[in-house]
Order: sequence, then structure tokens, then C-alpha cells
Amino acid sequence: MLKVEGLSKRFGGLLAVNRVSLKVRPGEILAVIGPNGAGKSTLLNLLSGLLLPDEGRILFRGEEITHLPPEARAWRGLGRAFQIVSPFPEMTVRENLLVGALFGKPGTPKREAERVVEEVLELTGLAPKAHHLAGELTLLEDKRLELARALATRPNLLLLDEVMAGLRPKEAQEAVGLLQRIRARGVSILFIEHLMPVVRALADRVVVLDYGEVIAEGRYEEVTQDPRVREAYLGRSA
Ligand SMILES: Nc1ncnc2c1ncn2[C@@H]1O[C@H](COP(=O)(O)OP(=O)(O)OP(=O)(O)O)[C@@H](O)[C@H]1O
Repeated sequence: MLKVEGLSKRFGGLLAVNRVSLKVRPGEILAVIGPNGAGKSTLLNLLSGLLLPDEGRILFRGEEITHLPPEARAWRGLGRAFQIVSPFPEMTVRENLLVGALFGKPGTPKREAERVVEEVLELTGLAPKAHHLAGELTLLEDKRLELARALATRPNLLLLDEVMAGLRPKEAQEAVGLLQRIRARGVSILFIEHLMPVVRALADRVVVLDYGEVIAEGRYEEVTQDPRVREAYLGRSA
């Protein structure tokens, strides 16, 4: 689904992402974790096209997308949801999703877009709120809408940047269930997350970044036992 080879990004003298290589297989959920400043958001921005790398390549479904702008990646099936939610507040939930469904893939007929919207409303549990203004939702509903908007673009791979931030444990548990249902529909997921119970519950595989580099990769139980990972999280003096 996704293959990243030797990706690097510099900000002046700082190597924020350092020769990162990774893969996401079809139908897989991959977590990217690491201490603050490890380069996780920068990596996601490189994948979605908000930033361009200094080195390396990104292949998505066999095609090189390294230098494509974000919308061209979205059209090809790379969707993204953000930690900071930004729906159109004056539009209803349904209208917000329709925008995603119509413009996520250009040339989508209106009837097809409407069908997708109804499906996404059901899947995300937003159907009862369909006619509410997006600006009047609770934080939890806002987060669902952000996910729903990304889903309305019909992605093959969904990139998620700390979408659980600010949720209570029970709400995070519900969000985990939703992401599992999304994956059951065949959507691959790459997500950044600080909440370890969420990582354990969701991820098939975990990639650990530290100072921009991949320091470990494997199942949750494996990487959390890895001495380099423990050191990165506990601090170098520990
Ligand atoms: N636009 C930028 N200009 C300069 N430095 C940046 C920029 N964006 C990020 N950095 C730096 O790059 C490094 C990696 O940042 P990044 O936000 O990717 O880390 P992160 O793992 O997502 O951190 P966090 O978990 O705190 O969100 C940090 O040292 C950060 O200060």
C-alpha cells in the first residue's frame, strides 16, 4: 500500500526525519510512536504532501508520489485526519461530508457522493447529527466528523495525527472500535498516537522514531521491551 524509502527532512541544521524507511501493507494498521520532537508529525506531513523531503521516495500503491501536492495524493486514495479539527462550522454535518465526497475524488457524480455520505454517517455514528451545524458539535462529535470527512474521500490509506488527543478513556475506547470498523472495510491506517493503550489495542505493527530515526519496529509487545525504546522514553540519564 505504502512504501517509504530513505526519507529525510531538514529544518536548517536540524535533521527532523533521518532516512526513514517503512511499509504499510494492505489492510494493516501501523502506529508511529516516539518521544516529543522525534519527527512523527514531520513524517506525516511528508506523507500527506504538506512538506517535501530533502531525500528519499514515497511510493503509494506502486506509484511514486514523493513530490505530488496534497490534493493529488488524496485523489489517489491517501486520506488524512488532523488533531486540530476544522470543519466548515456554518454547514451541517451532512454538507461537510458531501464536500469531502465530491472533492476528495474529482468527477464523482452527486448521487454517488450522497450514497457515500449516508454510509459514512452510519459507520461513524453521526447519522443522528446529520442535520446539525458542524460548529455546534461536542469535542467527541467533532473528532468523529474529522474522521468522517477523511472517510468521505474514500481513502485506501488513512493517515491519522493524534486523533484521540483530549478524549476521555471511554471515548478513546469507542474511537478504537470505530477505527477497527474502518479497517474491516479494507482501509489501511497509519496513525501517530501518544496513548499507549490505544496503540496496543489497534496497531498490528509499531514503528518507533527517536531523533528522526527509526529505532525499532515490530509488534507492540516486542518494541515496548526493546532497550533502545525504553531508553528513548525514560530519558538518557535513566
Ligand atoms: N517547520 C519547522 N521548522 C523548524 N523546525 C521544525 C519544524 N517542524 C518541526 N520542527 C522540529 O523538528 C523536530 C521534529 O518535530 P515533530 O513535530 O515532527 O516531532 P513529533 O514527534 O511530532 O513531536 P510531538 O510528539 O511533540 O508532536 C523537532 O525538533 C521540531 O522542533
